[in-house]
Amino acid sequence: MNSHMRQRLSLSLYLNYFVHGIGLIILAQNMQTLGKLWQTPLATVSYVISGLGIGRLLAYMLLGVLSDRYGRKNFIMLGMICYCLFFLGMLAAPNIQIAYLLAIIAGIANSALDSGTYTTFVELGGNESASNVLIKAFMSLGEFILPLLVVSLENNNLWFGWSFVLAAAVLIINFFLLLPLKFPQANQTSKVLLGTWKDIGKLKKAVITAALALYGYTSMALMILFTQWITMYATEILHMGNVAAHFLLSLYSIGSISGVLIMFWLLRKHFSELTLLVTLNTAALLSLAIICFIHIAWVTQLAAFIFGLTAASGVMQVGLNTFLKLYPRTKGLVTGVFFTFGSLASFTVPVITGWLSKQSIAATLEFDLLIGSASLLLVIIVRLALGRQKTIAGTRRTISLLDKIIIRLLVRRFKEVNTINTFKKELKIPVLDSKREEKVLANVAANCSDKKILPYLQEIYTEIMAHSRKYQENKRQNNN
Ligand SMILES: O=C(O)C(=O)C[C@]1(C(=O)O)C=C[C@@H](O)C=C1
Repeated sequence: MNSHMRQRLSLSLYLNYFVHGIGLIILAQNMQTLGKLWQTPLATVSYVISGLGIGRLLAYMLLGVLSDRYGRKNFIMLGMICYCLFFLGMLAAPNIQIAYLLAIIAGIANSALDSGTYTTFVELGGNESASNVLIKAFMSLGEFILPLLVVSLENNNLWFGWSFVLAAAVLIINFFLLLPLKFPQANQTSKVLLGTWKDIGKLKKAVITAALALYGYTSMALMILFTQWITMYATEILHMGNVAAHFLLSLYSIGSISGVLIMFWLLRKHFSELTLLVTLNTAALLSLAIICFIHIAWVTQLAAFIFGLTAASGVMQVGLNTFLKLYPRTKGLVTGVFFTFGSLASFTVPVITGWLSKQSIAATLEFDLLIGSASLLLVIIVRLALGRQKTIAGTRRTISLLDKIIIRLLVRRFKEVNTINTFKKELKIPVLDSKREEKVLANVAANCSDKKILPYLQEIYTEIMAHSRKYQENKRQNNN
C-alpha cells in the first residue's frame, strides 16, 4: 500500500472516532430535550444510555472473532451504518423502547468500529501504538466539540437535532470516502515481534494474558470512576464551590488531551511502551493519592490535571497494543476480549461506587486508589514477565553506542601500532611480522566467547592488521 492511500485510510478511520466521541456523550448532553420528546423523566433517559453498554457487551467478542475471519473493512462499514442508524433514528424514535434498541445498536457500532480499527492500525505496520493512541485524541476532540455545539444550538434557538444530523452527515461522507480504499491483509504476523517475543513460555504467556485482560478492566475503571465522582467529591469533601468543582473535570480533560499528544510523540520516538505504562500508572496513582489525602485547592487542581495527563493519556490503548502484539494471529478476538473487560468496568463501577457513596463520597475515590494500585501492579507484572522489549530503533541505538566505543579503541590501537613502527624503523626490521599476526589471531580465538562468530572476527582482524601495515608503510614513505 502506498503512503498516499495509507494516509487516506488512516484519516477516514480517525474521522470515525471523532463521530464516536460525539456518540459517547450525545444522549447525556441532550437528556432534558430527549426526556421531553419521549415524555419520560430524566432517570428513564439515563436508563436508555445504559443500552450503549449492553450493546458493547453483547457484540465485542462476537464481532472481534468475526473480523478475524471476514476482514476488517466489512466491520468498520457495519459500525458506520449502525452509528448512522442510531443518530438519525434517535430523532425519529417514537418511544423509549425504540430508543433503547437504538442505544444497543450504537453499542454494537462501537464494538464493530473498535474490532475493525485497532486491528487495522496494527496491520498497517509503521508505528501502530502511536496510531492507536491518536484514536483517543480524535474521541476527545468529538467529546470536546459536542457540548459547545449543543450549547450554541440552544442559545440560538435552533433545533437540537442538528448535532445528530451533523454526526450522521460526517459518517455518510466518510462511508463513501472509505468505500474504494483497500485494507491491509488481516492477521499477517508481525515478523519483528515474533523475533523478540516468540520464546515466552506457556505459563508466562498465560500470566501476561490474564494481566492484560484485567488491565482492560482497571484502566477503564480508573478513568470512569474519577469522572463520575470527582465533582461531587470536590463539593462535599473539599467544600469547593460549584464552578470550582466542575472546573476540576475540565482540568482533567485538558490534561487528557495533552497527555495523548505527549504519548503520541513519545511513541513516535520509540520509547518503550511497557516502561511508559509503568511510569504513567505510577504518576496517576500518586496524583490520585494527593487528591484523596491533601486537601489544598491549588494542589488538588494540579493533581486533577496530572491525573488526566497520565491515567487518560491513552494507556488503555497502549495496553491493548501490547496484547495485540502477543497474539498477532487473532487480533480481532484479542480486541474483543480487552474491550469486553472495559465494558464490564463501565457497568460495574457505577454500581459499586453507588453503593460505596452511601457510606461516604470519599470512599468512592479511595476505591479508585485501589483500582489504580491494581492497574500499576498489572503493568509491572507484564513488564517483568516480558522483560526488556526489543525494537529495531532501540537495538540500533545500542549498536551505535558500541560502535562509538569500538572506534575509540581502534584509534588507540593505531596509536600503539605507530609506536611499534618507530621501534621497527630504528631496528631496521620490516613492517610485516607473520609470527606476530598469528599470535594476534590466536588471541582473538582465546578471547572470543562465541565460537560461531570466531571466523568472522578473525577475518576482521586480518583486515585490521592489513590496514595497520598499510598505515605503517605510508608513514615510512612520507618519512614521519
Ligand atoms: O606488532 C607489530 O609488529 C605490528 O606492526 C602490529 C601488527 C598489528 O596490527 O597487530 C601489524 C602488522 C604486523 O604484521 C603485525 C602486527
